[in-house]
Amino acid sequence: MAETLKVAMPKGRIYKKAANLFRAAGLPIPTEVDETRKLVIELPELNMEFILAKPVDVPTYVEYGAADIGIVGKDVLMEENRDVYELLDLGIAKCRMSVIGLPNWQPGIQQRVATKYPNVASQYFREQGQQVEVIKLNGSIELAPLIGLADRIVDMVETGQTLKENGLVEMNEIFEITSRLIANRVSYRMKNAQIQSLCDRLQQAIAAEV
Ligand SMILES: Nc1ncnc2c1ncn2[C@@H]1O[C@H](COP(=O)(O)OP(=O)(O)OP(=O)(O)O)[C@@H](O)[C@H]1O
Ligand SMILES: O=P(O)(O)OC[C@H]1O[C@H](OP(=O)(O)OP(=O)(O)O)[C@H](O)[C@@H]1O
Repeated sequence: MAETLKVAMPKGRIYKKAANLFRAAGLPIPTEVDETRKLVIELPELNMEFILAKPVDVPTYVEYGAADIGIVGKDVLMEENRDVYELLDLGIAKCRMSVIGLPNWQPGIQQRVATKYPNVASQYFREQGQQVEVIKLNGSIELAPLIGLADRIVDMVETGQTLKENGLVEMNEIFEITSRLIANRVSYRMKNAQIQSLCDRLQQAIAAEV
């Protein structure tokens, strides 16, 4: 009997899409799991254990081996830069990371950029040769240019509704975001057959959906 596979699942936006992808891959996650407040869910019939984590913490659990594998947005992977394997693009929870500003934005002498992703933003502006001060915020990022905290922001855009309702414009796309399957480096070797078989099943489910 193979060992239990510990899977760090992100709570929130990605969870339902990820759980449905597992179901499409022939792994029947009980629907009760979608609603539960429990944080560790044993799934003995699948030989798995789900750890329901805050999305930004998923790469940390996986890097330290508290989870063997995990599901996380490319945005978080780029920001956290953890030592994990990225195994598969799941194609779910699609959006993009962009530079956003007011329509009349002009480059000033002192430029400030607000974001939840300070590492991503700093690297981007460094590569562009632009000197900016990066200010870390934790949410409602679109507020910053509206009330004069920053000139521009780096944030996620999906439908564009938030930008539209706040009179902001997307100036440059930095990269596309989808959710990824990641693995702990040691687990990938020790539980290779299990992880590989899961990857194959997920890949088939992704291909069937396109
Ligand atoms: N419109 C979107 N806005 C933000 N994230 C999105 C969007 N669409 C898909 N995503 C993906 O979902 C992830 C965010 O999920 P969620 O909003 O549940 O987490 P969170 O930002 O940590 O939430 P919170 O801090 O509010 O609990 C992102 O990392 C990204 O990969
Ligand atoms: O293009 P849209 O479809 O409007 O989606 C993008 C918005 O969604 C996210 O915010 P979220 O709802 O996670 O709230 P937060 O800003 O408090 O993190 C993101 O930070 C944008 O504000």
